[in-house]
Amino acid sequence: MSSSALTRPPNRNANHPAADPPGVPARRAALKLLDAVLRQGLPLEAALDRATQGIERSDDRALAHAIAAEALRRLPDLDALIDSATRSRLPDDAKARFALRIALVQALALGTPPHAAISTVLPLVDGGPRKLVHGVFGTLMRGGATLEEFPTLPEDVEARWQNAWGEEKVAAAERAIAVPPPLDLTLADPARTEELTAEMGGLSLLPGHIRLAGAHVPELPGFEEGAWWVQDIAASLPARLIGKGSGIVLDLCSAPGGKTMQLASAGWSVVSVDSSESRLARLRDNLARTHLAAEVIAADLLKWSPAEPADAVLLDAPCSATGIFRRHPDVLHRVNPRVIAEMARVQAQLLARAAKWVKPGGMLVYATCSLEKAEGEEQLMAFLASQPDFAIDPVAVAELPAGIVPHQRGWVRTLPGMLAEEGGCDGFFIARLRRGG
Ligand SMILES: C[S@@+](CC[C@H](N)C(=O)[O-])C[C@H]1O[C@@H](n2cnc3c(N)ncnc32)[C@H](O)[C@@H]1O
Repeated sequence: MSSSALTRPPNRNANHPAADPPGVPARRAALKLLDAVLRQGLPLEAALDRATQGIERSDDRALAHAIAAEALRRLPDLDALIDSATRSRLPDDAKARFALRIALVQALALGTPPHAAISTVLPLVDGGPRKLVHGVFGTLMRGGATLEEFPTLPEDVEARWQNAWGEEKVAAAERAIAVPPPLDLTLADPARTEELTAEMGGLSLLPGHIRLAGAHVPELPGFEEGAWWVQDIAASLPARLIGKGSGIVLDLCSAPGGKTMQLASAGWSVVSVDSSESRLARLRDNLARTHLAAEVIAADLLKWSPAEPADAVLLDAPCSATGIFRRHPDVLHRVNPRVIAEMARVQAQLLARAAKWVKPGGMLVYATCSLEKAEGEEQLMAFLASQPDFAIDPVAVAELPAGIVPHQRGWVRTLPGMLAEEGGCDGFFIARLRRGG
């Protein structure tokens, strides 16, 4: 079925297109979002503007996003329920399956009363499998259908992570997607940690870090004055491992700027390079809000070179982003071995270029928010094999929050299940390297 056939609104009369009843536009947008991720392979966030075009209320846009994100978190379980109630299996791309996923996730995970969940979804299948959708939904509701407390990962992801990290980490990942991740803040001035933690009623796992259960960001104390920015604790580790300094640091693949702000506030003269103009616009806004300075350069790092080598280089490379599956569940469905191999190929190119820009005796930090060894451990091994003048500068236990320990060879690998009692952390790989002097 074509993508437009799946998401097109009903048009009962060519001269008078049917208007959607209240509540339906948000569900139609949720359907478009699922279609964008599952059939077109787009990131959920990238599809949002287009899918919600014409929806004026921000609540409705947020609802569409919440429905789609929760459906992506729970897709294998929703599909298992649908399959249990249909005589012949609906194709993966059947409009009825998409509509049922949206109705069921609302009724079973988002607290929408079943009659509202189905009545706002049926118009999406007008002129199509309306009866089937109504029938399957009714059968499941009457049968007392429920979803597992912990969502099941898609089979291929489960197999890949089980192979890489073992069963326990797969179970931890499933527990991690069942609950909303906490909100982590990085402070511009770590000396204010105690004061701001107390004021916000949060928890601090490291100097300069505050964790909150969730909040409306612009209303938190210190937002207007730029005292902090949102950044998962694992994402804050690469720049923390560079530490304080007064020389030049190249922040490569820098936008929207979490690490640029950390490095600038740690005293470095930061040269911040990224190829995405739209992400750099956010980086500039972030610098303006936090009153921090950096030289910002829009360039493709596969072509650009600095005028001279730097004291430290941070490469936060583009990656599959499977480590941020809690916040971006679309990665569970979009990322496959081909995507991972392509990202690893680009990372190797970027890493080889970044290495040339490190002064003798200087530092290189390589990071990815991926749970794939090809983008982390294996990338590092290949780099070390081809760059004999670089060696791992081992990370010490004291540099990390309690609950995250460096690998015995000195790099950092954060995994599902770490900091679980405190609300978990994103999956990252970080290696700190030193160039021989
Ligand atoms: C993981 S994100 C960076 C996050 C950022 N370091 C932070 O802390 O806010 C990866 C970035 O790589 C950038 N990127 C991807 N390919 C690039 C290239 N060839 N040259 C420059 N930047 C690139 C993307 O635009 C994206 O902003």
